[in-house]
Amino acid sequence: MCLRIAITPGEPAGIGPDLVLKLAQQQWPAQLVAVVDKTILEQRAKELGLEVELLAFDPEQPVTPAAAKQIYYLQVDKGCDVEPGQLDERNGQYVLDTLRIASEKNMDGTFAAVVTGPVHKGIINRAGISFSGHTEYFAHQSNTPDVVMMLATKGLRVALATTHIPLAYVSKAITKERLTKVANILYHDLQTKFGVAQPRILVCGLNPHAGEGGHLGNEEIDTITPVLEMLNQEGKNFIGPLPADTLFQAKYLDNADAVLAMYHDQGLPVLKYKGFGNSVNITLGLPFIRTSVDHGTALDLAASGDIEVGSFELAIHEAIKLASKKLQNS
Ligand SMILES: NC(=O)C1=CN([C@@H]2O[C@H](COP(=O)(O)OP(=O)(O)OC[C@H]3O[C@@H](n4cnc5c(N)ncnc54)[C@H](O)[C@@H]3O)[C@@H](O)[C@H]2O)C=CC1
Ligand SMILES: NCC(=O)COP(=O)(O)O
Repeated sequence: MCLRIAITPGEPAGIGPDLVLKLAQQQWPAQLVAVVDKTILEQRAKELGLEVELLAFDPEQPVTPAAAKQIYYLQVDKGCDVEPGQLDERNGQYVLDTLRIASEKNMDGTFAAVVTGPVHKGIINRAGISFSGHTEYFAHQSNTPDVVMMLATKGLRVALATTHIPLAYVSKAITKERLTKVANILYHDLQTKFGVAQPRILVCGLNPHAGEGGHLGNEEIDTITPVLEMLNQEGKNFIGPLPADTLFQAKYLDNADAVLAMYHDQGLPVLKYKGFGNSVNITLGLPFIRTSVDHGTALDLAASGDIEVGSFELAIHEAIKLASKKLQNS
């Protein structure tokens, strides 16, 4: 069965439109529908010298993949004209509109998944809209209080206990309740979405050397260890808290299904060093499937033609895989 998948190109001044146009050069085993202002794709195609036919999406028509050099689009009107590489806050609301429509149409069953291109969090905030990332936005839109950001590359999955918050708030955000919820979502989704029967999860400490027995911080003793003990009493397999500076080595990772890091820049630099451009970002715990690229808006490369499409390709393949599995299990 052919699946219908929404694609949001993200920030129009970045490389999102380029990614969509480059990927439309090939045929996909799913119906990809870009949720976008058509004129943005037309303009960027001209700038890149790419030939692409844009097909108006009609939900009443059968779900069939577009041919190579074609892509379906669902029209969302932009706020203003786009100059590649130049952020404009008048398009902040437009970017959010594409995300809102994509999530609504995932929740009503029009789409089987959404694959997101990179957004610029700063410009959306400058447009007067509080926004910290897709992960939090889709959680809010779908009334799902607890979701988990996980990035995966060949040989490594890294999930985060906290996402886009200032470092100064991290310690307070890691409560027993939050950590238990994140750990359970990760454990459950590794089993159900990724087919890992008995997940083995390495958990980072928060402080240097996992707190050095309380001499370098107490979060490991007061919060992380009790949560892991409680989860393991339920028959799960969480190992830690381990010092984050030494756990990322083959000796530990070879026998692990995922690493749970306490904050964004504890886990993601390692993942991206291993697989930048070949990783995918997956939001766990949402009522719909959402995957994304591992990189940002790369404003410096918009309309240059000189971009890597590997992560976007991977994000689409992963969305198709996850959506097919969900369909089989339903
Ligand atoms: N999924 C998303 O929506 C994400 C959004 N961002 C946002 O992107 C913006 C810019 O973030 P930065 O930290 O500068 O990261 P960035 O990924 O945009 O750029 C970092 C470096 O990698 C290069 N690069 C990125 N993607 C590339 C590609 N596909 N091909 C070739 N080179 C590529 C850029 O040219 C730049 O030199 C920020 O506002 C950030 O919040 C960042 C990560 C993910
Ligand atoms: N580093 C990952 C990132 O910033 C993407 O976050 P999100 O927009 O997927 O929530």
